[in-house]
Amino acid sequence: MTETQSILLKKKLQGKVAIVTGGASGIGEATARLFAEHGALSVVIADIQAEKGRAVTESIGSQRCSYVQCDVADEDQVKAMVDWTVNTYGRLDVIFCNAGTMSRFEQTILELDLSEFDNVMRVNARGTAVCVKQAARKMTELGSRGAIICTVSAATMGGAGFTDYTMSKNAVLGLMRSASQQLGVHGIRVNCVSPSAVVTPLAMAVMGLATAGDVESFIGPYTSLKGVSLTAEHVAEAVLFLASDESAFVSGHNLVVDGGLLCLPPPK
Ligand SMILES: NC(=O)c1ccc[n+]([C@@H]2O[C@H](COP(=O)([O-])OP(=O)(O)OC[C@H]3O[C@@H](n4cnc5c(N)ncnc54)[C@H](O)[C@@H]3O)[C@@H](O)[C@H]2O)c1
Repeated sequence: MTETQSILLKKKLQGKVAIVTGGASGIGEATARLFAEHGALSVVIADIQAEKGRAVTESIGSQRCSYVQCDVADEDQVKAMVDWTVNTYGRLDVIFCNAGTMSRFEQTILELDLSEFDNVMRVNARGTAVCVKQAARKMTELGSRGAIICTVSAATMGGAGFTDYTMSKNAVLGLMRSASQQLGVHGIRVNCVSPSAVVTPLAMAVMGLATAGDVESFIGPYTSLKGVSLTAEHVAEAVLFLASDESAFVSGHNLVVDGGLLCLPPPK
C-alpha cells in the first residue's frame, strides 16, 4: 500500500457534507477542523459569531469550509442555512448540533431567574430541536442516510447549581431519543455526545476554566481516569466516530466523554 493510499483509507468523512453549529469556537471549532482533515467535501460552520466563524473558515480553507451566520433558535435562519448548504454542495450527510450557552451556577431552583432560564432553553433546547428538525427534513427529502449528533453534557445528572442548564441538556437527551426512533425508518442515525469539563471560551466565562490545570482541579478528583485532561479534540474524535460509517449501527446513544466521572463536584 502506498503512503497516499494509507492516508486516504484513514479518512472517515470522504466526500461528505457536514454542518457544525457553534463551529466558530471551542468543541465545534475542533470538530469542524477534524471533519475537514477527514476528507469532508465541505464543512459549514453555522454560528452567531461572524468574525470568529470567518477566521476559522479561512484557516481551514475556503475550498473545504464555509461560514453562515445563523442563530440556531431562529427557524427561518436555520432553514435558510440548511437550504444554502444543499444548494451549494448538493448534499447533506452530517449535522453536529453543538451551539449552546450556559447560565450561572447561582441558578438554583430557589433563586431561578426565569429570563436567564428562557435564554438557556431558547438556545440549547429550542435551538437544537430546530436544527435537528430542519436537517432531518432535508435529509429525508434527499434520501440521505445521514448522521445527526447533538452536544449534551455530563451536567444532565444534576448538581448544586446550573438548574436551567441541566434542564436544557436533559431536553436535548429526550429530543435525541425521540428523533432516533422516528428517523430510523429513513436510515438517519441520531446520537449525543456528553463531555464533562473542557477548556473553551464558554467554560472560561462561566466556570473560570482557562487551563488544563483548572480542569484538573475542578473535576479531576471526581474522574476515575488519571493522567489525562479532557480537551475539545477528544470530544471531536467522539463526534467523528458518531458521524462516520464506523458507527453505522449506533443510534439513540449518548456517548459520554468524561473519563469515568464518578459524580460532579459542587462547582464554586
Ligand atoms: N466546555 C465545556 O466544559 C462543556 C461541557 C459539556 C458540554 N458543553 C457544551 O458544548 C457545546 C459547545 O460549547 P463550548 O464549550 O465549545 O463553548 P464555546 O463558547 O467555545 O462554543 C459555543 C459556540 O456556540 C455559539 N452559539 C451560541 N449561541 C448560539 C446561537 N444562538 N446560534 C448559533 N450559535 C450559537 C457561540 O457563538 C460559540 O461559537 C455547548 O452546547 C455546551 O453546552 C461544553
